[in-house]
Amino acid sequence: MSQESLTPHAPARLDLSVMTAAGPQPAASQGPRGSRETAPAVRLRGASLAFGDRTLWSGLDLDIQPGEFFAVLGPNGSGKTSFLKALLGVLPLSSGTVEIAGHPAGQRGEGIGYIPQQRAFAPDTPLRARDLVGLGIDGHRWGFRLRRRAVDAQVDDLLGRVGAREYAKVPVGQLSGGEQQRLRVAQAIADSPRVLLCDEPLLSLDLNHQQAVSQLIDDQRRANDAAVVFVTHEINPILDYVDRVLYLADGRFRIGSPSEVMTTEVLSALYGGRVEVSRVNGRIVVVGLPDATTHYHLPGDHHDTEPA
Ligand SMILES: Nc1ncnc2c1ncn2[C@@H]1O[C@H](COP(=O)(O)OP(=O)(O)OP(=O)(O)O)[C@@H](O)[C@H]1O
Repeated sequence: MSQESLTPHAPARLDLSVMTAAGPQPAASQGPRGSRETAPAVRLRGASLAFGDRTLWSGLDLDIQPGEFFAVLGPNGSGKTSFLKALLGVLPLSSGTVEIAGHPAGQRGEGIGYIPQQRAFAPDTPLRARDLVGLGIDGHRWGFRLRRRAVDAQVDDLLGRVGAREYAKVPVGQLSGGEQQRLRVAQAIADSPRVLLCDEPLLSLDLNHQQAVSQLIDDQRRANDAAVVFVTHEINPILDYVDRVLYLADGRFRIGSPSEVMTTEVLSALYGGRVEVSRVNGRIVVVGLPDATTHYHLPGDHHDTEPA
């Protein structure tokens, strides 16, 4: 990857010449994780998204391959959720095209799993935890469940995988934010999707469950050669899994591996100010981000921009 491809362009424009079409391929016929060359799970061409005179991104050419773990990072309001909504086809692009799971976005939902950004269920929501997960298996079908036992067994398995068995029969509105979030993950992976879109799936989770859920999503990726598009403020919990990062900030973006994008030079250029990036015990520490952006602290660190 040339340095030039990571050099900032103003605004929202990146020379993707070394990244377009197939992303960073280890071999001509192989995907990022060694999968056979197939149609990309996600394909954007000349994609732009703007609200009024505010452009979130433009000139985005990107292929995400089956089996790739693709993280979307950036400060509040940079357009991460809007990126996922464009992939889902619920937000029309301002220009360009987007395909997902082999079809224009919004045309077919099959093969796509989605973990929406967390919003609490109303306390009186008439669904138990296991009902919610069951909807991920056969929620698109009407009428009686023909394979009731098989579905029940699958629900039990999914609940176990996200550590939610003990509250299987509790109404979802009575569960904590983190407990609800684990159910959303179970629901999204129930149908073994080809593309898994995750909007901040680790929010509200404690460290143990952050690790468990990240691992679960990665297992899903490996088992089905699924592409994962993972929106997050915090890359460290998923650093071991991530192949590439799309970093959005202030109408600009960069795409590359974490070691290419998460650098002092690239983030300083994206934010238009000095941002320090370092690695400490295998974690990426970013210091000096502008307001409204996640701050990463080390014990005894006083270099951030917040008032003491
Ligand atoms: N339908 C819409 N109409 C107008 N503006 C919108 C619309 N949807 C999103 N925006 C604006 O686009 C910007 C990006 O929003 P988005 O939710 O994608 O950001 P985000 O990066 O996911 O933020 P956060 O980290 O806070 O969740 C915000 O300023 C938001 O107000």
